[in-house]
Amino acid sequence: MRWPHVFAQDGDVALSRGSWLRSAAEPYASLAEAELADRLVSRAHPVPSAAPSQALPSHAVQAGAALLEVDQVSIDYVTEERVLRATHQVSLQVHAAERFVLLGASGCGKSTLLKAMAGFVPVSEGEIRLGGSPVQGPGPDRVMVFQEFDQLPPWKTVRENVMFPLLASRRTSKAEARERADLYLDKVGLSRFADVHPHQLSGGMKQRVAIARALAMHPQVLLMDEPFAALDALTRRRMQEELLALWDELRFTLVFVTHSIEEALVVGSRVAILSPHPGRLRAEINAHAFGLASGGSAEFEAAHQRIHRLLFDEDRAGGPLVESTSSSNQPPQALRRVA
Ligand SMILES: Nc1ncnc2c1ncn2[C@@H]1O[C@H](COP(=O)(O)OP(=O)(O)OP(=O)(O)O)[C@@H](O)[C@H]1O
Repeated sequence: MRWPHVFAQDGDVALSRGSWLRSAAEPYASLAEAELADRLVSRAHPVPSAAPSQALPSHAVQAGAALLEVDQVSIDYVTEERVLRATHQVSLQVHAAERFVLLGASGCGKSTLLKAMAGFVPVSEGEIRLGGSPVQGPGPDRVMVFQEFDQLPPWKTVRENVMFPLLASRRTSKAEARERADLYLDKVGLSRFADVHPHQLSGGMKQRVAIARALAMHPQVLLMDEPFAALDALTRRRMQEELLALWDELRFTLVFVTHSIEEALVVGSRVAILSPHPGRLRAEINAHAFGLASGGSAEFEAAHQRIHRLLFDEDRAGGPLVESTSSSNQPPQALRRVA
């Protein structure tokens, strides 16, 4: 999806505004800074103050219950000419501290579903619930990282970018926001760049800032929309490594969109496979057994081929194929069809 392109409303940090505009390759809509804040974080909701691992809502989610539930969700885009169904009756359950991947071909509705989880897009039928409560709009409990490098307001320094949604939500003091910004910039290896502006960073560094900004919010769910797709292969690989290392340390709940089978198997602990447009749940498989070192192994190749068949084979009779959600360290084996 496109991140809304934004300009400062006032003289705030007009620094790179003009040069950024001149270098822009396409027309940009103007969004006030307050509106940008609303995109990043709804100010109506409190921000949890614990670290992400501690912030997992053990009080809100009963043992064994899913943290995020997508229940028979269809999403339509209504234009003057037609109604376009992006996803059709998708049901998913994401548990706390899972690395859940949405995998599917271009146009199958992955981003749309993620945006609906974030509360940016309304569902046409069904319901999305977080901790048992219906998702009715954006909130700081769900923070998104986008693919585009221009998701960072260019007139803010790196540190200011990380602090921004914390301050906009008015739930932390400036001192605490700064403390958190410095902590998470350190976790993504960017402490030395806290005072520079985004245009001075590489694409991978900008994505690290976006990840630091998201984690600093201590969200219940981190939503990532093909965050590494625009990076070169080596940087993408390094970013996958860094994301997994961060997850090892913080155990946040991740929903990650990709159209790369390899990336899905490496990043995900569970992978939901969506059929081509309109996206229906085709299958769910466990990917606990795979990691960064798995590429090239016979098991990895077999899983890759099996997912490829599930993505593109025409046999779509009956309901989706689902593996047990156990965290057993086994490669995907038996799939059962659910209604
Ligand atoms: N704002 C919109 N208005 C109308 N149609 C839209 C809108 N956004 C997406 N669509 C359509 O909805 C369908 C699903 O789009 P979506 O971006 O969710 O797919 P995707 O699987 O994320 O694709 P990609 O991997 O290429 O990003 C596509 O047919 C797309 O053209």
